[in-house]
Amino acid sequence: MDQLVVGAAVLRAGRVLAARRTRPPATAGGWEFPGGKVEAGESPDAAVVREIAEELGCTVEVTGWLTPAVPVSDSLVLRVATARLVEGEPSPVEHDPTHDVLRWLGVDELDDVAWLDTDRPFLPELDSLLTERGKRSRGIFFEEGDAVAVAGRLLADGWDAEIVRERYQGEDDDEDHPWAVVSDAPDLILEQLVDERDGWLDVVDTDPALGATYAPLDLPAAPKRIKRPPQ
Ligand SMILES: Nc1nc2c([nH]c(=O)n2[C@H]2C[C@H](O)[C@@H](COP(=O)(O)OP(=O)(O)OP(=O)(O)O)O2)c(=O)[nH]1
Repeated sequence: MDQLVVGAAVLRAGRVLAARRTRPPATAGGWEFPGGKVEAGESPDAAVVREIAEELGCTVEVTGWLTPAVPVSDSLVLRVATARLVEGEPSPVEHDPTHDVLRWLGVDELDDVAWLDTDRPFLPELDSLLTERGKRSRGIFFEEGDAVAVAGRLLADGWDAEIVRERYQGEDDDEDHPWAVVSDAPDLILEQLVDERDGWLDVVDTDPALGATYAPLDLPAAPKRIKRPPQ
């Protein structure tokens, strides 16, 4: 029966973690999703968490699985999970490391490393995931407490959320700037939270490789929802 090898596509801020193997000679120098073989009686999710802790010294949480199942030998099949970092910073462990270089690749950099052939089938799905996650919208609030509550709720549900202070276009005094929650959560979710707290939604498309840069925002009278064209 085939044994399962699991890899982790660790996602953070629109980038995915790739690792260069040091061994065995047949795969040394090739880039992969760090991971390893699932042990008897172990769940694939648990194997991902264990392998990443062993190899990279950090804790991840599995958030899903990519579709392909790729044979890597007569008896091994590779599946790749999406994951997010929950503790620590990945770095190859010092004794006998499986990897010597790590890179966080943005969606435009997915082709920049020499992936193992067995890992390439996962790239198209990752590409669309990263593109999707690169979309960040903003909920705008007048009260800091509302922004904090909404950001807390989004983070608890596994989304990114960051609070930034807004500035109105053309405004010269520093008082009463609204608060923005910048998040990768789908607009539907953000819109619901915004409605609950009397804020409004600003939809922005950004290039995840460049990071989010926002121009000052015109203060809307009505409607509450501003839709910006992609820049
Ligand atoms: N972890 C991982 N292995 C991959 C990927 N792509 C790929 O062809 N492989 C191959 C390389 C290895 O031959 C095999 C996994 O072996 P491994 O060395 O990572 O497994 P392991 O940590 O459990 O190590 P061990 O039992 O051999 O000590 O699958 C990938 O993306 N991640």
